[in-house]
Amino acid sequence: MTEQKQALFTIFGATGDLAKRKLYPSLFRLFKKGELADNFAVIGTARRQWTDSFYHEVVLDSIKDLMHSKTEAENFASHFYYQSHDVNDAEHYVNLKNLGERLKAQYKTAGNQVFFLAMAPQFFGVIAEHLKSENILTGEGFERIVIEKPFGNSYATAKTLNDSLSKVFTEEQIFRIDHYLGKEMIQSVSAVRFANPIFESLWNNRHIDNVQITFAEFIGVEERGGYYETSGALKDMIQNHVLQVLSLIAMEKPEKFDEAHIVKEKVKALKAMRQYSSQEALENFIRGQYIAGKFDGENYLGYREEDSVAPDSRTETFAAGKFLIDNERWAGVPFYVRSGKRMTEKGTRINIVFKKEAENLFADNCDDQPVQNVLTIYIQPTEGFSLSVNGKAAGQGFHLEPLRLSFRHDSEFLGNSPEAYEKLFLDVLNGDGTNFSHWEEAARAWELIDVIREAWDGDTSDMPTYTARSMGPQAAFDLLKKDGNEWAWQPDLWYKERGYYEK
Ligand SMILES: NC(=O)C1=CN([C@@H]2O[C@H](COP(=O)(O)OP(=O)(O)OC[C@H]3O[C@@H](n4cnc5c(N)ncnc54)[C@H](OP(=O)(O)O)[C@@H]3O)[C@@H](O)[C@H]2O)C=CC1
Ligand SMILES: O=C1O[C@H](COP(=O)(O)O)[C@@H](O)[C@H](O)[C@H]1O
Repeated sequence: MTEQKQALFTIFGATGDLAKRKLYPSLFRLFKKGELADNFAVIGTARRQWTDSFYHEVVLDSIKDLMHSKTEAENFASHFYYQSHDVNDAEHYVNLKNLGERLKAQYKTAGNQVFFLAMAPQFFGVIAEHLKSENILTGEGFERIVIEKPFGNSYATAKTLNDSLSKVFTEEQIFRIDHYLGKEMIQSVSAVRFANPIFESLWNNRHIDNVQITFAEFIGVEERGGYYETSGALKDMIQNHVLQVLSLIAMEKPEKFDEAHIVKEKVKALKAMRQYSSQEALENFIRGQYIAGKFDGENYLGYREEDSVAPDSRTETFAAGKFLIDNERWAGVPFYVRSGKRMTEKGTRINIVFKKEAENLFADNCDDQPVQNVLTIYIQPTEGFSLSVNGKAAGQGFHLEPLRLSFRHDSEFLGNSPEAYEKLFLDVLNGDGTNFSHWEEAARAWELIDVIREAWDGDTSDMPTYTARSMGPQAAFDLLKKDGNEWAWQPDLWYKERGYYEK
């Protein structure tokens, strides 16, 4: 039987997009599973003047697509309380404390508190300080703070932010969300690596030729032009999600499969990554910006035509590059990464490309070249693995045929699989920080990214472009070509052959 959790949640930014789209539905999923039942309450806070009953309507609306009975949903929403105020105002915290004390007693939350900061990072410091100075932190039960990305926008700003949080919370109390770490298949990477001796024994530079990590998005910048203009693909995706995934692939086997040991190995892998000079950064990283395009009868705007985007913007909507890891396991193996908006289709996947057999035993029997073995881990939209291998084509004679051993989770499983934020919320309640970003990881990631950003900022040459719904600028293909490699996943070719770009 599920043991229900006891906690008072305080959500700062309760009227915002993240709270409505992710936080309330995730809490509801935990409620439906009995992880949350009688002993939890939620205080939502922001400046807007909302009443409790209006707040309940907002919460109910946010969970309307999840199957539930009206009574169950109303019961859930009845645990929510709204407190209007500005987080810069000290009086705010007096009201929060009073409401919190009442709810802790009413819902028997054992003094446990979770603070979720669904607000812009400039508010994190002021909120943390006041939680302490106004004695909202009492030390009665566990007290944890959950924060969203972006965690700074450079090493220096991230450090300032971390210093302000660390004055109040210990590293164990800080949960920095990287929602990709909550995804089913990212958590599966370690299972594939360490539960399968056939892969574990090959997981090194003697057998692996190169690693490719693709985070492709079909959507454009949507309504987030304002934010994206200050970020770009490098900071929005590579600094956090992509480097997190890379460190999971590259880390040594942890002594134990727990937070402390896993984080230690991830940090070691990140620290072994080559720190580029400015010149090396320009040679190994490329960027691009999407321009208008037509695909399957639909016209797409270029990035510079999107809302809240400057008409002469130099923000990259695509970034690709090659990382190198200077350790025994990975010396000489390029880790190619790419991420962008308005690419051909949505697809997050990891391709582990194995080395070619030095000699082709079948050269005298047929002209067919064996394909390189590629292990693909599909993160989304489908979830699963495949391994490309060579077999003999059935029939007379001897011909090699590329085959694919493939596993995908079925749709029923996917429908029931916990959404990333739900998993992460449960981890917070269990005090398990394995699937969160730790300061040392974030700090090292910024060191690696800052040099690329600065090199790009100093480069005034024309911004490379790519057509909306393509796989990025030509430079992204040239990057691999100069090493004699190519991207294992090129969905644009499939669409091109079928005339989608002409329609
Ligand atoms: N939305 C998403 O999918 C994602 C968001 N994030 C991050 O999460 C954070 C929140 O994002 P999002 O929800 O989209 O942002 P929104 O702009 O939608 O929400 C911001 C919230 O902050 C509140 N707020 C702003 N100023 C104050 C203030 N002085 N005092 C009290 N409340 C204030 C706003 O409410 P009010 O105006 O009523 O005060 C609102 O509830 C950001 O850091 C974002 O980068 C990260 C990943 C994904
Ligand atoms: O963090 C972010 O991630 C989303 C993509 O997340 P996904 O789970 O939908 O793949 C991205 O659109 C956004 O720009 C970025 O901030």
